[in-house]
Amino acid sequence: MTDVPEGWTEDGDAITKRFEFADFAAAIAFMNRAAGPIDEMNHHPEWTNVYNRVDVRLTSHDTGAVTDRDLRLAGVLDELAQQS
Ligand SMILES: C[C@H](O)[C@H](O)[C@H]1CNC2=NC(N)=NC(=O)C2=N1
Repeated sequence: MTDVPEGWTEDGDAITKRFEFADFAAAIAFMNRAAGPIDEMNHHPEWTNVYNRVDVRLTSHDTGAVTDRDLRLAGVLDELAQQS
């Protein structure tokens, strides 16, 4: 396993993190902020939203493991979450 970024948890062939926001609108705003960069990277998360939480799971589907693409996306999501 490539080194897991701070705040993220190793989960088999993925890394995961729970993002918590002030409320539902803030959680959705984060997902919307992230949609563009995610598409530009052509590397997409598996993520679920419940109220003010967004649970994110990153893995590279083409290799079935965590790759640098996941680590890069984790950093991007961490930055975007700070903008809330
Ligand atoms: C065809 C397209 O490039 C691939 O399906 C991309 C899209 N987004 C992706 N996202 C993730 N997480 N893993 C991939 O392997 C992947 N591959």
